[in-house]
Amino acid sequence: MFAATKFTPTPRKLRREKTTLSSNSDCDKEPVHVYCRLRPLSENNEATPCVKLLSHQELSLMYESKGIRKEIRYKFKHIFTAYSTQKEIFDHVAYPLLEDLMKGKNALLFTYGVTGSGKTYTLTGEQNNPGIMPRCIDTIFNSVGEFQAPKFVIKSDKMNGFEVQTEDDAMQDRMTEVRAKSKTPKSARKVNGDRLGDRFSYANNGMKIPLLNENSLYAVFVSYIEIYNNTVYDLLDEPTGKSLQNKILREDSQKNMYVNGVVEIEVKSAQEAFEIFNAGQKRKRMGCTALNAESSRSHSIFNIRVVQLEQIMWSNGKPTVPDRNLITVGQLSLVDLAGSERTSRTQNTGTRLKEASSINNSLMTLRTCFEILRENQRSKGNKMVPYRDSRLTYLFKSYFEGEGSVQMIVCVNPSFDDCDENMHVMKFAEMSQDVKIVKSESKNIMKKTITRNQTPAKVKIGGFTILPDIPIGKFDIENIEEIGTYIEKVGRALKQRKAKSKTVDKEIKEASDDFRKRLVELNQESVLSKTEIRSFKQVIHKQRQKTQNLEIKIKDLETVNADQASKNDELQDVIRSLHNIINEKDLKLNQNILEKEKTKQKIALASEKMSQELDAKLRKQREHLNAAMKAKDVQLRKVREILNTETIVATVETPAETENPLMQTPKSNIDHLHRRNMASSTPRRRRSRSVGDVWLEHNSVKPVPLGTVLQPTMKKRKSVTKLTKASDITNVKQSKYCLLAQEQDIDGEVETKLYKADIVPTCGGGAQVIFNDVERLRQESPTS
Ligand SMILES: Nc1ncnc2c1ncn2[C@@H]1O[C@H](COP(=O)(O)OP(=O)(O)OP(=O)(O)O)[C@@H](O)[C@H]1O
Repeated sequence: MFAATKFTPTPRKLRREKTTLSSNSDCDKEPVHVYCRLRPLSENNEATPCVKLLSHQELSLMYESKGIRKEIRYKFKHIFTAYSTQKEIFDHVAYPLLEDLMKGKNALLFTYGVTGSGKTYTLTGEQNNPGIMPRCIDTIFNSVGEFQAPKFVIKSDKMNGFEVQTEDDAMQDRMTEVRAKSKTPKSARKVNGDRLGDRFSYANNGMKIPLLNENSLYAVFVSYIEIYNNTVYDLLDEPTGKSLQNKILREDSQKNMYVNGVVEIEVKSAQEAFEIFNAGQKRKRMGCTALNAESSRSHSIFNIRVVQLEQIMWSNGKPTVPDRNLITVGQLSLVDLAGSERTSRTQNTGTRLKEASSINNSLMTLRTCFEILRENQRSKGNKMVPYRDSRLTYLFKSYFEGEGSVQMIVCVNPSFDDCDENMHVMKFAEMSQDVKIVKSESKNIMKKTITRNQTPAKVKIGGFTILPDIPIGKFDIENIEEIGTYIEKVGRALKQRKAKSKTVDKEIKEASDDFRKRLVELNQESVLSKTEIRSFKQVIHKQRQKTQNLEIKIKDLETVNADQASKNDELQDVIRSLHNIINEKDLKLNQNILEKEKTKQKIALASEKMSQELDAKLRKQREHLNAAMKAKDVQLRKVREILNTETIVATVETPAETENPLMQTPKSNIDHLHRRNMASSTPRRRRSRSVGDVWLEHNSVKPVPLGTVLQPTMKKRKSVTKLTKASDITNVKQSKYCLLAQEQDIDGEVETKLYKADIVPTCGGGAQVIFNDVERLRQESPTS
C-alpha cells in the first residue's frame, strides 16, 4: 500500500471564527493594500470622466446630487491611470507577492469593481497584452528553472496537504502517467498534463526572482475554481455528464480553508500552466450583458502553490531526495471577482438576474465581513464575522483571520454612468484599508520521505560461505598411489575452494556494500540529526534568549515595582501628614464656627434689646407727636372756621365787589343761597374771594384762548405746566391752586374747566390742596 508523509502548508495559530483577537501585536500586522486602476473611457462614452486624478494616491469622484455637482475624495496605496501598462501593474503589485511566495508566504490578490471596469483585463489580460496571472506564471518558471523537483516527488493529497515520496516511487508515477497518456485518445486528453491541441500562450516577460536557497528543489502546483451562484466548482475537474460537480469547503487541521478534492496539478512549465488555465477558463461561466459582452458571471480563483524542498543532495549534477527534508509551501490566490451590477442598468432577467443577485449578495457579505473585522479591530471587540454567509468569504477566511498578505485592485470605469456604483466601490475600498491582516511567515517543516516498499538496508555480519579445507593427508612418501590419491583430494578441494571463493568474494562485496550503504545512511542520519539538533539548538537558544529577556524584563519590572512601592510608602506618609493637617484645620474651623455662633447669639440678644428700647422710644415719640398733631388740627379747624366766617361777611358786605366781573365759586351753602338771591336782581357774576391771593396756575397743556367776556381773575399767578417737585406747592407765597382743563364736546365746542383749590400748609412743613370749586366756561354756537 502506498505510504507517504503528509504535509500541510504553513501551520498557523488556531483561530476561532468568532474572533479577530490574536496574540499578534500590531507590528505583525499589515493593512489590506488597496490599489486603484482607472480604465480608459470607451469610445461611445462622453468625453469627460467622472474621476479626477489629484495625485498618485488621491482622486476625486464627481457626482450629481439634486442637480448640483459635488465631489468626494478617496485615497489609495497607488492609483494607476488609464495610461498605466499591464507591466507597471505587475511590477508594482504582483512582483512583491511573488518574492514572498518563493519564501513560502501566502498572499491573496483580488480585483474588485463594477461590471466592465476591467477586472478580468487586469488579472488575465489579453494574449498580446498579458495581465497579472500570466506574468506571475512566467516569473515563477523563469526563477525556478533548473531547480525544479522531478515530477511526482511532491504530490498534492487533495486535502490542502502534500506528500513527499522517493525518486523511485516518483519514477513509477511518471511511468504510469506516460502509460495512461498513451492509452487515452487525443481528443479525451483535456486538463491533466497534455493539452497539445490548445496552444495558448503569452509572451514571456523574462523576469526572475533571485532564489534564496540553491540547495532546494521547487514544485509548482495550480488549481482553478469558481464560485457560481454561491456554489464551488473545480474548473480543472472532469465534468460528470454536462456539468461540473459542486465541491465543498473544508477546514484542514491547521484551520485553513480548502476545496475538498480539488484537482491540483503539478506544472513543469509556464506553457503547461497556461494551457491548464485556458482549459479552466473555457469552463468558467461567462455571459453577455448590456454592460459587458464578456462578463464574468462567477468569482474565479486561480491558485498557485510553490512547494520548496530543502536539503537536497547533489551527485553528478543530479539531485537526490534524502530521507528527510525541510519543506516550505507558499500560496498565491489570484481572484477575479464578478462585477457588482445594478439590475436597473443591466436589465437582466431570468438566469442573468439570478446570477447578478448572487454576485451582489456575495460582494455584500464581503463588505460586511470587512466592516465587522475593522470594527472588531478598532474596538477590540468580538463581534461575529459572517464568513459562512457566502462561499467566497468562507474560502477567504484563512486569509482574513490567519496569516498572509491581502491586496485589492479596485477597477474603475470613469464613465458618469458608473459614477454612483463607483462611489460604493470606493467607499468599500477605503474602508478595507483600515482592516489589518497578520503578516505571513515562512515556516520550514521537517518531513521524512518514506518509500512505498520500505526495506531497511541490512548489514551482513558473519555467516559467509566457508571454503572447504585443504585435506591434510598422511601418506607414505614411497607409496606413489597414496601420493596420487592425496594430490587428487587436494586438487578437488582446491577446485571447490576456487568455485566457492567467487561466492565468498561476492558475499564480501555485498557485505561491504551494505556496510558502506549503512554508513552513508548513518552519515545522512547523523547530518540530518545534526541539522535537527542545530535547529533545535537555535530554537532553544532563541527560547533561552527570550527567557533571559523576559527575566531581565521581570527584574526591571520588579525594580520598578519596588520603586513604586517605596514611592507609594512615601506618598502614604505624605497623605497621613496631610490628613493630620486637615484634622487640625478642621478642629480650628469648628472652634471658629462655635465662636462665631456665640458672637452671633450675643449680637442677636443686644440687637433685640436695642430694638425693644427703640420701639418704646418710638412709641412715646409717636404718642407725643399725635397729641401735638391733634392740638394743631384743632387749632387749624378753628382758623378755618374763622376764615370761612370772614369770607361770608366780606361777600355780603362789600357792594363794590358785586360789580366785580371776577368769577368766584361759592363755597358754602350760605354762599349758594346768597348767589341764588342775587341772580334775579344782578347779572350773573362771580368774583374771587381772595383777590390778593397768589395763584398757582397749572396748565398741563397750552389752553385754547378763551375769548369769553368773563375771564378768571388771577392777578398774581404763577403758571406751571408740570408739578415736578414738592416746593412747587409748598411755596408759602402761594395760597391758591387752579388746574385748567379743556376738552371738546361732540359738537366740537370747547369747554374749559377750572378746578380751584386752597393751598393749606400742614404742620409737617408740607401743604394740603383742598379743592373747593369748579368753574365751567362753555361756548355754544347759536346755530347748534
Ligand atoms: N485598462 C484597460 N485598457 C484597455 N481596455 C480595457 C481596460 N480595462 C478594461 N478594458 C476593456 O473593457 C472591457 C471590459 O473589461 P473586463 O471584461 O475586464 O471587465 P470586468 O470588470 O471583468 O467585467 P465583469 O465584472 O462583467 O466580468 C474589455 O473589453 C476590456 O478589454
